[in-house]
Amino acid sequence: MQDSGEGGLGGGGQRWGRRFLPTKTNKRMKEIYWKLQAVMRGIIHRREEAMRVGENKANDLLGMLLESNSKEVKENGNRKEMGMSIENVNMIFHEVLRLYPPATMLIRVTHEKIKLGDVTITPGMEILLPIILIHRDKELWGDDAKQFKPERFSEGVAKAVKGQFASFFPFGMGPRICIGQNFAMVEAKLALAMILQHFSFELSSSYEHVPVPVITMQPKCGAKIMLSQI
Ligand code: HEM
Repeated sequence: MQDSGEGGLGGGGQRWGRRFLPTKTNKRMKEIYWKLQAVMRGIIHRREEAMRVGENKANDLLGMLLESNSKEVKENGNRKEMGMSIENVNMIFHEVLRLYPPATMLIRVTHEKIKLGDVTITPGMEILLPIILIHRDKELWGDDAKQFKPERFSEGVAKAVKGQFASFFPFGMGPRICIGQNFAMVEAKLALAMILQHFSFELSSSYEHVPVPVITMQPKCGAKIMLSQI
């Protein structure tokens, strides 16, 4: 098990550090952030302790993450950096949502005349927001824009988008932003944690990478993976 000092889900320093604190944060928000960190760390440390004495019940997301983390660390000669942190899982989902946003585009209709740079948009005009193209734009994301690199998000979304929040909006933006976004992220983490409890998996050799937008982004030939029970 990772100790409760620097590494792991409950670790201080690097993984829980200020790098996940949005850059433009006022004093009150910073206080809340650190208070929340302390509360969360406390919960995790108590669960780690319970796990150490064999009392942890892995019947919720935190229990599952702690257990799978502990297993991975043990299997890798107790190398603490091998464990997966909550942030690592965030990072991976963000990168998946960047390259394969389920909603590939949004449409907005203007109600008033608007001037955007040199372009004047008249009322009633439909404007298409091509999420997938913006998410893969080299000018915004760099030359490796099309590569799968979760580490882009290692210092949070704000750093990854270099403060230009309109570069990443898999859940939309503004007053009509997806109301299910937090639920969707927790659900995805839970599903992954449940799978990783019992299986390891790798891509099937018959997998073909053909993502197609059919209302939402979907793998045309399916997502064939080989599961092995652990
Ligand atoms: C990965 C999963 C999901 C993605 C990528 C996603 C994406 C989106 C996007 C792009 C919008 C349009 C936002 C806009 O127009 O600016 C939206 C709206 C919405 N989503 Fe999601 N969504 C997801 C999961 C969910 C879940 C799980 C729920 C419900 C439990 C949900 C409920 C809604 C609702 C009700 C709206 C309409 C909000 C409104 O128009 O006021 N979504 N979603």
